[in-house]
Amino acid sequence: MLKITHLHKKYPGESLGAVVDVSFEMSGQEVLAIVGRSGSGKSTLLRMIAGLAKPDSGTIAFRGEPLKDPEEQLIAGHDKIKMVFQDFQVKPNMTVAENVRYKLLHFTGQFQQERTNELLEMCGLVSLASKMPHELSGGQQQRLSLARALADDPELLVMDEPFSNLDPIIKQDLLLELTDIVRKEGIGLILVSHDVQDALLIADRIAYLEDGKLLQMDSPKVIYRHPATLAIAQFFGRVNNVSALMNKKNTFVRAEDVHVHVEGASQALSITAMVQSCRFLGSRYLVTAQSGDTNLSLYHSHTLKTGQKIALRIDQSCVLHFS
Ligand SMILES: Nc1ncnc2c1ncn2[C@@H]1O[C@H](COP(=O)(O)OP(=O)(O)OP(=O)(O)O)[C@@H](O)[C@H]1O
Repeated sequence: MLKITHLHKKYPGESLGAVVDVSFEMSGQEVLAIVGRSGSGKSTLLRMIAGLAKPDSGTIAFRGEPLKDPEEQLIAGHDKIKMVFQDFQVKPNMTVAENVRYKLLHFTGQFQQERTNELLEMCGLVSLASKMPHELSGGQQQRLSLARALADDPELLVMDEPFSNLDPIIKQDLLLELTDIVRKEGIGLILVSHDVQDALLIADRIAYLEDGKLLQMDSPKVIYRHPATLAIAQFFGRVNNVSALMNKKNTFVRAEDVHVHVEGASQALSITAMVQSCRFLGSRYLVTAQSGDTNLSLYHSHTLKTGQKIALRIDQSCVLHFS
């Protein structure tokens, strides 16, 4: 449904390019999370998909139709691709319900009423229908922005760091609600996120950008378990270099795949190490330990003492190799 081919974008004065030769395809009802470090080109790519920025070269087509040039058209992009703005582009003098209905004025009165009610219900806004936007919390305002975007009957929603100003748990709940809504509506969603947990939680596929290039695009499980590069592995969590311990060059393992030894574990590689530090993280402890010249990070359910000797097991199936 969305087809991006050899997309390039370079800002004036920039040497490398913000988006470099990005190509991918996306089906109609997919949730795609674009991730990458700060400055990797996520927002630039999203803005081009939303029709808000013009590529230097390459094409973006939706349902086989190329996007309209933002510099030549009054309404840029594609009328079925809708960006949900995080700065709440709502009408301040209208109630919540009026804000949604305002988007439906070209329909019959009955349809306006029915669709407004449906969208308020879907976005959890029924009890707030007669409130003014300034009376809403941040999360409620974001729900209103979403309801207004959905009123335009999009086939693809694009969002830049949605709900990023909210508390982590509220944000995750809203993201889950958002994916339920887009699935119910049968539409696609592309969102930019700098939070890997959010991306893993809701995305069907994750696209990892680095220096403007699309380095990997896979399901959460594949990108996490089989990252294409060490940088991608490190983006998703702490990674230990265990080349010396495993006697094999360029061998790495995630902190969560190093376990304090359990007797009888199969396929175990038992390593002795000394605890260097142990920090409380709430649900678990972050432990650093030294084994020979190798420093290891791992997580453990209980506190360990500095200087304590421990035996460690590394899941062989979780070992990562990069050339
Ligand atoms: N308007 C602009 N003018 C010049 N350079 C820009 C402009 N917008 C972005 N850039 C540059 O383009 C590159 C990509 O920026 P972009 O905002 O797309 O990255 P990002 O991955 O979304 O970053 P962040 O996670 O920090 O928001 C960066 O090097 C940035 O400095």
